[in-house]
Formats: sequence, structure tokens, C-alpha cells
Amino acid sequence: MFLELDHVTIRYPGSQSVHPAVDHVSLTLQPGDIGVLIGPSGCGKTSLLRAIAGLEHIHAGRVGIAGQALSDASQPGRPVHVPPERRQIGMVFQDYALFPHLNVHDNVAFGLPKLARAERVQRVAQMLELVGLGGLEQRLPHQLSGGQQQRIALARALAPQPRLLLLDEPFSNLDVELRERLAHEVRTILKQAATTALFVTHDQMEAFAVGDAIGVMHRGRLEQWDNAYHLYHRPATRFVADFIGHGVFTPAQIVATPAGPVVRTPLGDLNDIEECPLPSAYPDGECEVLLRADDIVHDDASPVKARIERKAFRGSEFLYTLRLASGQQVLAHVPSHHDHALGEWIGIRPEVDHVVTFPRETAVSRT
Ligand SMILES: Nc1ncnc2c1ncn2[C@@H]1O[C@H](COP(=O)(O)OP(=O)(O)OP(=O)(O)O)[C@@H](O)[C@H]1O
Repeated sequence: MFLELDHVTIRYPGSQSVHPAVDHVSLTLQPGDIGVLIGPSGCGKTSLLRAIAGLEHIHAGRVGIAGQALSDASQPGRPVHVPPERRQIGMVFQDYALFPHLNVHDNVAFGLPKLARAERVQRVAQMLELVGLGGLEQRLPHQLSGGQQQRIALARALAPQPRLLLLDEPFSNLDVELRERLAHEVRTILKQAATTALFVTHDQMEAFAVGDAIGVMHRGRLEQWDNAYHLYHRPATRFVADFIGHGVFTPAQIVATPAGPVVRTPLGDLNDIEECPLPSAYPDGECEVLLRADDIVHDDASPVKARIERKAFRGSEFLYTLRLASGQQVLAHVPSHHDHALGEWIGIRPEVDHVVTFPRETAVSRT
């Protein structure tokens, strides 16, 4: 294991909040892996990143890299806090932070004062090649696009060969299309450089594009640390289920049948419940089942009908918000050549590969 966070807790002095900004967060990253922290504003992502960089002190727990404690508040009376400049950790922020009066070469060379000149010029050229901007050494930052500036910031952070790279919303100042492209590019660059990295974003598409492991944070806690597939198909908590992807929670009942347990929903029985709890897991088997928009298939032959309340065009598909006769709301992704009118009743059926249930609560939906 390379990066190890063990029950890291951060409290800001004088904070009125009942929750610590970061609350007992534990996670690990393997060498060369890219981790992503995602969550709503104020959930503690930046605080955690700053603590790893040594810019914040921790109040409980431990931060270690390759077996070395960088911050340790777990031993009473013997706190450890290695200063940021001795951690060999690089950082890339959302505002590029390039020096406007220095050209590209001098910006990238900034963190390399100890290298001899020839070696420095060579390392800068190597880094610029790595980020696809070879030959732009003499340009000033204002002569570059936002995406190019961010790639220079990445080259500058990678040049001193940090043990770990931290990236805090590095694309949030860029437009959506460029963000997704850059996210893929940055993943390729980090993999080529074999750099271990931890990346903060609030955009799940960016998280899926970049991360080997993704952590969903909520009120300072890390609710799940997992790969994208498991976060989506096996959410550990209602919050994760609700935050990742479009879906609703629908009242359902797990019932025993001669052929085994099924989850009975207003859309019909769901049978593929291999990893689902047994009926005895909830009182009377009553639970809520997660139905994502891509679990619902438009099928004219289906006896289950739903009325189209809202529709959002997403290019290849529509996101339909539908209401069943029972009053239950569901969402469905439907190929965009099926352009139905608002108010129309269409046939739908569930096609759920991974059935996810939670204890009953007031229904929550996220669109
Ligand atoms: N210097 C500070 N002093 C006091 N409270 C702070 C400080 N910095 C952050 N906080 C509080 O700590 C909590 C976590 O903030 P943090 O910036 O880590 O969240 P975040 O998930 O990065 O949010 P965003 O996505 O908006 O940047 C918030 O409640 C915030 O108000």
C-alpha cells in the first residue's frame, strides 16, 4: 500500500458545525493508482487534500506514504506533522496558479532549482512532451488557452517527480466538453508518468473518467471507497445511490416464492436478486428498491404503463420522468428516436441486473 489514511479527522477551530470537516476517513491507494474524492460542496474534499499536503493539521488519525507517517495524531502527546515542503507532494489547483510574468519553461522549471541547467532544460522538455505541449517553452501564460495552461500546471507539478500528486478540481474553470477530454488526457499522462494521484471533483463523469478508486464523501465522512462499477451498481448507502446516477427509491417488498425470493415492485417482480438480502432482513420484507433510469426499458408490449411528466433531451437518449397509475415516480433513459409527447402513456418494464434495496424511508429522488 502506498498512501494510507487511517481515521483522519479535521476540525476547524471555532467552527459552529456539529460535524468535523473530515470525520474518521480511512482509505488506501496502491502505487501508481489514481483516487478520486467526489461529493457535494462542503463535504470535506479540499480539507482532506490539504491535510495530506500538510497544509492542515489533523486532530485524529494518521496520514502515511510508503510506510512513513506524514501526520499522526493517534499517539497522545506525540503528534507528528511533517511540513508541506518536506512531503514531496505536488499540487494542481483549479486556478492554474502559473506565474504570469514567467514563460512556460521557467514556470515548469520553478520547482527544479537544484538541477544543473542542462538537466533542467531536458526535464522541462520531457514534461512538456508528456503533456503534449512540446516546443511552447517561450510562450507566456496569457498566450495559452485555459486547457493548455492547466496542462502546463500539471507539467510543473510533475517535474520535481513528486511521490504523490494532489489535484483539486483542476478543470472547474474550463467548459464541459474540454473538461471531459482533459480528464481522459490527464489520466493517460499520470499513468505514463506512473504517478500516484488523488483528485478532487464534484463532477461524477470526471470521476469515472479519471479514477481507479472513487470515494463519495458526505458531511465529512467517506461513505464508500470503491471502483466506478461498484459505486454505481452496489452503492453502500442511500446517499451514494442517490448521488451517483439518476434514480428513485420505490417502495417494494421482498417475498419468498417457491422459486426463491423476489423483490415485488409497482413495476413487477425483480428476480435477479442473487446478492439481495433475504425477506427476513426487513420487517415484513418491506424495503425500498433503487430504480435507476437505465433499469427501466420502454416496451409498448408491457402491461405496466406510465405517463410522461417531463423529458430532457440528452443527445442519444431522453431522460423521461414518468408517473405510474399508482402515483409512483420513476425515471427512464429512452433512445431519443422514441420522441413521445408529454402526458402520453407509454409501456415500461424493469430490467434490473443488480437489485439494490435499503430500509424504508420517505422516498427520495434525484434528477
Ligand atoms: N479554514 C476554514 N475554517 C473554518 N471552516 C472551514 C475552513 N475551510 C473549510 N471549512 C469548512 O469545512 C467544511 C468542509 O469544507 P471543504 O472546503 O473541505 O469542502 P469541499 O468538499 O472541498 O467543498 P467545495 O466542493 O465547495 O470546495 C465546510 O463546512 C467548510 O465550511
